Amino acid sequence: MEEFIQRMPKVELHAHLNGSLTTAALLELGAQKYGSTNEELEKLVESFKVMGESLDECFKKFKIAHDLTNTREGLAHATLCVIRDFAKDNVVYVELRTTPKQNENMSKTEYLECVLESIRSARKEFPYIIVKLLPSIDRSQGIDSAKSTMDAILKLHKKFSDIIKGIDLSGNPNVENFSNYKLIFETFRNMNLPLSLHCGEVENEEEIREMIDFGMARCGHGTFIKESNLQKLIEKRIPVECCLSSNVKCGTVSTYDDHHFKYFLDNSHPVVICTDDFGVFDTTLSKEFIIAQKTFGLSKEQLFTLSKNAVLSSFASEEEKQSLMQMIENYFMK
Ligand SMILES: CNc1ncnc2c1ncn2[C@@H]1O[C@H](COP(=O)(O)O)[C@@H](O)[C@H]1O
Ligand SMILES: [Zn+2]
Repeated sequence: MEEFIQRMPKVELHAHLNGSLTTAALLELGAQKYGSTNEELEKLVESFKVMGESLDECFKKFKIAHDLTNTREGLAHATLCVIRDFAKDNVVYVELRTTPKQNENMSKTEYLECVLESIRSARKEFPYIIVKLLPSIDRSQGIDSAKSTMDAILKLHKKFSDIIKGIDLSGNPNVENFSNYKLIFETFRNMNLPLSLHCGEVENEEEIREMIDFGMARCGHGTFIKESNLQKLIEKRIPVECCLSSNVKCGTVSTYDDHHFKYFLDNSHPVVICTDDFGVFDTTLSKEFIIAQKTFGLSKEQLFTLSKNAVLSSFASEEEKQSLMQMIENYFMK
């Protein structure tokens, strides 16, 4: 079964760029930035991995990656590393997410353009993986920062309409509130950009209600969605992106057995297996499928359903969806 999952053509819908850098990729970036790698950098990179820490602790770790991707060279190479690693894991379609960052080397628009150009140029080297981008609003950075992120997206979305396929709301869920960002997300929705919101990653009934009522094309995590909110989510058939290792390693779910993924699967609700940050959580999409398969005794038929869920919930074009579906059917039918 493990080999079957490894070879299976997979679709990834929830992956943060800077969280998807492996130790090897971070060391490559370090060598590029600081010359040959040194012990200090190696130690730092090792501490990037999260193991049984709180969500707040987890957010501090991203700084290590951010320091290595704060130049155009670093960012372009990081994008390539992430695409390469997904391709190596037989991922055939991925929606990456990243929050544009402004620093002494780049404006937010330049950051976004650099990632988009890198995705475009990676097509030559990795022709068997389709890569899209969902620019992210980081809720922890406040409304002014969200507005300037929106401006950067508005400048580029036409030129890169084949890659920018939606918008993500992410960042530390213990900071700020969704209601402050509603107007911004309304603007994106009016531009026909579908929304994937991190929703219910921590307990916050009121905010979860607000997000579900506002509407979203997909729900990230959905860990603490309960009672009437859960009812609404199910009625609206909003697909849930489940990131098993991420939740267990950050302690928002106590064990794999307790993961809410099972509830959605048992209730035939569209649920998708995703990695979130495969570098930080030391995983791959294959490993996540293997964990789910072992924990819940998934059959090949259920793996097939999960793969189809991912294609149908993706923000790909109809034509792309059809060809992905065909590829997956061929794999399961042979
Ligand atoms: C663990 N669960 C999570 N919940 C919420 N947001 C998360 C996250 N994991 C990652 N991010 C968001 O993604 C950023 C890193 O990638 P980029 O710098 O954007 O490429 C983090 O800084 C955070 O804003
Ligand atoms: Zn996430």
